[in-house]
Amino acid sequence: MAEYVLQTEDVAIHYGGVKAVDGVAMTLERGQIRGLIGPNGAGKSTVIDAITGRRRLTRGKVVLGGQDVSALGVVERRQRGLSRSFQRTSIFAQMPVRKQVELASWKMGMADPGADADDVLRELSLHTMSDVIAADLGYGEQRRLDLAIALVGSPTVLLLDEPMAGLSVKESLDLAQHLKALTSRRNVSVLLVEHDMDVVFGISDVVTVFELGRVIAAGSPAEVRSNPRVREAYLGSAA
Ligand SMILES: Nc1ncnc2c1ncn2[C@@H]1O[C@H](COP(=O)(O)OP(=O)(O)OP(=O)(O)O)[C@@H](O)[C@H]1O
Repeated sequence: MAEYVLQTEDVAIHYGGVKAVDGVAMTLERGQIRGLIGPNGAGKSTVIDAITGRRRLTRGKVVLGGQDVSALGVVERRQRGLSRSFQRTSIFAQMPVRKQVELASWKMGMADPGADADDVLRELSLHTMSDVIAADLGYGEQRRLDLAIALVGSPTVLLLDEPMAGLSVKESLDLAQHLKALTSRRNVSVLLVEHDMDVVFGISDVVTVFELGRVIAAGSPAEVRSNPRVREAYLGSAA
């Protein structure tokens, strides 16, 4: 049986009568990228919030590395290897690149925050920009800096909510290549919510499709692309 680094079991989040997420079961294997797609309002961001602990579950379980973490808060889950990127909101605009990655690593309690920072900056090809003030980086580089901050402390799972939003085609491709490399070099598993279908189908090992808070299809990119219900509900001519 495959060993899952992350599992959601019957996860539900209801806001009054709104069933934002309603009984979602998903898994992530070590080093795997799972793309998560679906129309606006399908519940993709809410399920990420459920997994990180930002939203309290109405029902179900989140299991990280075989342990039920449903009762734990955001910080405790991060300490146990569950990380997410925040699309630049975690960046201090006026601080040099390396300093803020080092600070994030120190906050995580790493023994050698400087070495940890150098390691992730190299991984994301930002090591040559260590002394640059974050505000002076290009948009794509800022996105990579955000990813670097999410990578301190060597997380096992990375949750990414629309990391390509606002990037040029070239910047998206570059970020996608870095993500793919991360999974093989660091064995990180990625849950990727993204509207850019070329990216999702290009780098995901498996894809899950949401509609109205539920999973309507899951499988390899090829299986999902050819699923009639998915084509009708979501992909349309883009498939
Ligand atoms: N705090 C909230 N209170 C009430 N309803 C909410 C709240 N947050 C989200 N919702 C509702 O839950 C549903 C799922 O929203 P969610 O943002 O998770 O969808 P999404 O798939 O991420 O959409 P998008 O692709 O547009 O980001 C939507 O109907 C949304 O209006």
